[in-house]
Amino acid sequence: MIKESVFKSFDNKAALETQLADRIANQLQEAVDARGKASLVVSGGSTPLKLFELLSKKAIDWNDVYITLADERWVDNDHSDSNERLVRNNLLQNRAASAKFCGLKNMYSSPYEGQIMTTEQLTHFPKPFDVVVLGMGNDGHTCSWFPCADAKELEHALTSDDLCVAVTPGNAPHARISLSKAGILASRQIYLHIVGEQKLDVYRQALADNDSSEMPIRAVLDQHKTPVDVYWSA
Ligand SMILES: O=C(O)[C@H](O)[C@@H](O)[C@H](O)[C@H](O)COP(=O)(O)O
Repeated sequence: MIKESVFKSFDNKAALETQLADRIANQLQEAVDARGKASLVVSGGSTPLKLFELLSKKAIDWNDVYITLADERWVDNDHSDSNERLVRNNLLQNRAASAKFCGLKNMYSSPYEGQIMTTEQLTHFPKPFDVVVLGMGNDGHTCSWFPCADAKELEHALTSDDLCVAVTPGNAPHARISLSKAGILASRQIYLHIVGEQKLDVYRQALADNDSSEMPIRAVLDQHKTPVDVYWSA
């Protein structure tokens, strides 16, 4: 059994989103005040959409905030499955429109060919990342670390020192590029944002499980390098 992360439960999604948006905004502003700039890594999916909207309206120095993705489907940025498109439409709006966004997709035909360029594009990013927001699938994946992906690719994502890795999920569309475990843990604060009873069960299984290949979220939970706060609501 691993040391449980900080777990905060909320009566409803709105209460969670309000508090998490406030906390992230404060941490980003503190980073700008202390170091002149801040970095934020966000995930795709449906869970963070309202959080992104609330964040986008926060009165912080967004022009000093650098934003990138935890992972990206290797599709054009106008594709409906693009995480960059989702972030541009939901987070890079309102006051946050002035943030400096760097996506993970480039002109190479696959993430396997494009990952070096992606890594180079993130070289100038403020590191360690100040805030990382992760989601989780019902299969225990996070980022694009899928339990059903090729075992070698998943192991590489969880053991490589590279910032980015290319992954072909077993049962999710599109080849993807993802930050590696090393990349995600090179941060000051990780939030795991999950909603619903099923994901609560998955989270609890991950705490009890002893194999990250079965529950990749465990790679984030079973470590003591970077603080992980889990925000959950029904
Ligand atoms: O590219 C992605 O899809 C995300 O990075 C992925 O890791 C997401 O966070 C989970 O799949 C949860 O997605 P939901 O919030 O839609 O459940």
